[in-house]
Amino acid sequence: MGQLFKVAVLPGDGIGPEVMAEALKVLDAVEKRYDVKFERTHANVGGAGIDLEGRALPETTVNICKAADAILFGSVGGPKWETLPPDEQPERGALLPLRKIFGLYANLRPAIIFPSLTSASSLKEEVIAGGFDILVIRELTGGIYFSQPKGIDGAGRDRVGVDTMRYSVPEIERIAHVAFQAAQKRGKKVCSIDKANVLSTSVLWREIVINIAKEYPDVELSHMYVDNAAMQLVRWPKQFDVILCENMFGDILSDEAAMLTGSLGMLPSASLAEGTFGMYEPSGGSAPDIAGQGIANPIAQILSAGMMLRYSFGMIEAADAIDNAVAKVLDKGYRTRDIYQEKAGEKLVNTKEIGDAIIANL
Ligand SMILES: NC(=O)C1=CN([C@@H]2O[C@H](COP(=O)(O)OP(=O)(O)OC[C@H]3O[C@@H](n4cnc5c(N)ncnc54)[C@H](O)[C@@H]3O)[C@@H](O)[C@H]2O)C=CC1
Ligand SMILES: CC(C)CC(=O)C(=O)O
Ligand SMILES: [Mg+2]
Repeated sequence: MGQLFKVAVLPGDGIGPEVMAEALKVLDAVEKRYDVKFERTHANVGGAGIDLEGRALPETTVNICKAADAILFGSVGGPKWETLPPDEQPERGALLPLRKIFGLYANLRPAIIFPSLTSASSLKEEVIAGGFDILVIRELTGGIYFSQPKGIDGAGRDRVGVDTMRYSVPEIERIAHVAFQAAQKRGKKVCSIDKANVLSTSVLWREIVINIAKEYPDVELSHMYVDNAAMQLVRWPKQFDVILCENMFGDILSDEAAMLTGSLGMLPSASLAEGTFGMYEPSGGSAPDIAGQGIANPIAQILSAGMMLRYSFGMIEAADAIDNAVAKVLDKGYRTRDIYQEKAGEKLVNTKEIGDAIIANL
C-alpha cells in the first residue's frame, strides 16, 4: 500500500469548479502512475458557501481543511455577492480568513514562460527571447489586507475609509528567509520590492531584509521601489530571479508577471505555512466574464496541484511530470482561448480538451 494524502478540495465560484475538475483528473492520473492515493473531501467556499450553507467560510469547510494534509482551492467571488457587507463577501469572508487560520504566510507564484508560448506574451518576442523564470514571493498574512484598524467610519459625506498597513519584525524576517532560501536553489538573486521613500512599513522592511541577507552571503540582494518594479517587469523581465514583496505589492506584481507568461490562467501558486501544510490555487480569480462557458484555461489550477505534490507531499517526480506534460501539450499547439493566436500549428481547445491532452501526455 502506497502513501495516502488527504486533500480538501474547495472549488469555489465562477471558473473555479470548471478548472478544478481538470486538476482532479490529473490527480486521478497521478494515482494510476504512482503508488499514491489522494483522499479528497469536497467543501463549499466563497459564494458557494454563502448560497449552500449561509456563509462564505462554513465551519464544516474549516474542519475539512483542518483534517487535510493540503487544500486545493479554486477561486472565489463574483458580482452576485458584491453587495453583501464586505466582511461577508467571498474574498474577505473566506479567502483571507483561510490564509490567516492556516498561517499561510508565504505565497509562491512562479512566472515562467513556456518556450512555445513566447508569442502569447504581451511583450515583444525579442524582450522575452530565451525565456524568463521569475519566482514572486509574496507575504500573505500581513500588511494592508489584514492590519487593523480597517473599515468605513462616520455617516454620509463625512464617512472615511480606513486601511492600515502594519508589519512586525518577525513577519518580515520569516518571509525574507523563504525568499533567500528559494534563491539559493535557483538564480541566487533576491530583489526586494518596497516603497521605502514613502512608507514606514517599507523602511522597516528594507532594514530587516538587509539584516537577513547577511545569513545568505551567496545570494545577491537588490532593492526596488514598487512603481519602478512594475515598469521593469515589462521592460526587461529577465533581470529578475526571486522577487520578494509584501502582500499588496505581491498581489499586483504577480498578476502583471502572469500576463508576461501569456495569461493569468497560466500562473499557479502555493500558499505555505510552517511545516508542510499549504493551500494551492491559481493566482487569478473566478473570471466571471468567462465562467460557465467551459473555455477557461485550467493550466494554473493543474500546475497548482503539481505544486501541492512538490511542496506538501514531497512528490518531486510526479510534480515534474505534470510540469512536463503541460509543456508538451503547449509544444503540440493546444491552446485555450486566452493563449490562442490564429496561426499555423495552434489548435483552439476548451477547458476539458486541454485537460485531457495534459493527462494523455503525463
Ligand atoms: N484567489 C481568488 O479567489 C481571487 C478572487 N478574485 C475575485 O474574482 C472575481 C473576478 O475578479 P477579476 O478582477 O475579474 O480577476 P480575474 O483574475 O478573475 O480575471 C481577470 C481576467 O483574467 C481572465 N482570466 C483569469 N483566469 C483565467 C483563466 N484561468 N483562463 C482564462 N482567462 C482567465 C478573466 O477572464 C479576466 O478577463 C472578483 O470577485 C475577485 O474579487 C480575484 C483574484 C483572486
Ligand atoms: C482577495 C484577494 C486578496 C485575492 C487576490 O487577488 C489574490 O490572492 O491574488
Ligand atoms: Mg490577486
